Amino acid sequence: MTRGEILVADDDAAIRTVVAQALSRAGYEVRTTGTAATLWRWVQSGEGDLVVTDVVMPDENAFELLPRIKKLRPELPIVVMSAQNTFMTAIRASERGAYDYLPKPFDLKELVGIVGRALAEPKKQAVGAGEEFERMPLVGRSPAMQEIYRSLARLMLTDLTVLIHGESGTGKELVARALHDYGKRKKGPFVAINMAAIPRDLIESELFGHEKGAFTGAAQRSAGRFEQAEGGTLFLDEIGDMPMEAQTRLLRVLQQGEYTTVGGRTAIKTNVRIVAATNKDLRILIQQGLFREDLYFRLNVVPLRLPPLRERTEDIPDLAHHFFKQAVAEGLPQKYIEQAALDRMKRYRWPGNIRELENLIRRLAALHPQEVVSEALIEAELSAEAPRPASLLAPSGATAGADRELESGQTLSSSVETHLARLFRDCGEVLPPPGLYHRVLREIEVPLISAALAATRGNQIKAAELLGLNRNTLRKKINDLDIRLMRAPR
Ligand SMILES: Nc1ncnc2c1ncn2[C@@H]1O[C@H](COP(=O)(O)OP(=O)(O)OP(=O)(O)O)[C@@H](O)[C@H]1O
Repeated sequence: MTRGEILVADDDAAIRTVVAQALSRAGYEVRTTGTAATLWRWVQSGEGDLVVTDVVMPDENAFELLPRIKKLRPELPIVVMSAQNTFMTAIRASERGAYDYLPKPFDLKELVGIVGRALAEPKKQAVGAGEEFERMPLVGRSPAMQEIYRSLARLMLTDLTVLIHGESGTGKELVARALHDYGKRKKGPFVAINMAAIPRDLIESELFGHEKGAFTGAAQRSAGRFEQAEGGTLFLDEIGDMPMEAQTRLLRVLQQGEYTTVGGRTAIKTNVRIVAATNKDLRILIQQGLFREDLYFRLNVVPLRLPPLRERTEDIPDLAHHFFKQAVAEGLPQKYIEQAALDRMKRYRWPGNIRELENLIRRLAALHPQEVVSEALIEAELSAEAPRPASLLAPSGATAGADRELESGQTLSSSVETHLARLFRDCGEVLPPPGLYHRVLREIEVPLISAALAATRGNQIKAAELLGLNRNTLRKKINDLDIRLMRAPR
């Protein structure tokens, strides 16, 4: 007796053959076709217990067919295979009701495993077809990213708590947003809070809100992030920096689904999906007594690890093109990049991950006059990256020498001078694009303000004092320059 009938559709005869062989060997009866029309005819006549289909077929795209199949036979599991290994393929497959999605090339054992699981599972209700998406929030087709996309696609229709782990700049917040924007809470709010950017004694009131008079300075009742995120998603960034008392309160919310405001007595019911992120190993913090183990288990329902960019250098060309396109959309000149330049980028370590790559591309788009980005230019940019002026972040004594030399042996102004001299030299006869003054100032303001915020653990009052700026001016600059609030180096 066979274990079930599998309908296989792929316009590539070689793939049909290997898939059919693997499934027959596993005890299934298999029918194969190279067209969507035949597959549809079989489905209509009630044949098959499961479908394995390619996306692009000569007569129709399987994504067009999937909703029809799901409508007619909602219980029929469909496994989608595709060579277009992007985030949107995984998401679209999931949205169109696919049981699973397999990026090509795949391991036949994995396919057989998925087919076995799908047929063994109790039949589920079909998911309605969603609308088309043009935006591509996550870029990269490396195997590591495809694994992420598959996990995300499976998570979209759930409300599970997710804990994202990854180095700074690997895209943790972007993934949290994608989970929200494409998930079932997309109509609700997405609220993010960074534990490292808020003074520790204010975290509880920021999260849960406070009543009038709850503490000195609490002149009004104030809503917390839980209240703001009601019906949506709350993204808890840098969760490892959450103080113990706030952890206890958060644990209670996760256990009981309700919380009280600071100074309040009435329990408030909450309906919020939690996505948390960390760049630290929470298990080490647990050993050090800095993180509650019970909270860790509540948060770590679904762990997602975002690999650092140096582990997926094959994504660099896609990412670079994406950021160049973004720069054009923001009104900066169009650039092209040489293959050798991309190869050089693949050999760099990218300690700041995708954020560092994004900043480099922006800098190239904004400051460099040549249309084509050469290997030499990337070499110069990346070797300039290496001796980071870390002394800017150090306590004042370390930089208070007579000429305040930076680690690289250059003063700040001489390094700006060198940079500008190179810029004008590179331009040759032509002048750089207009607006140079503001672009250069921005290049300096962003790291300056970020360093001040990092050094003061995100305390804007202290950072403003350190910089000698008015608090409101600092706040406005943080907004205008789109500065990320980040953690201080310890
Ligand atoms: N896969 C990706 N495709 C396109 N852009 C990306 C991708 N991953 C990250 N980015 C971009 O890189 C930048 C950094 O991403 P993000 O802020 O999500 O990182 P993070 O891990 O949350 O960083 P941190 O830990 O420092 O808060 C953002 O501008 C984001 O849009």
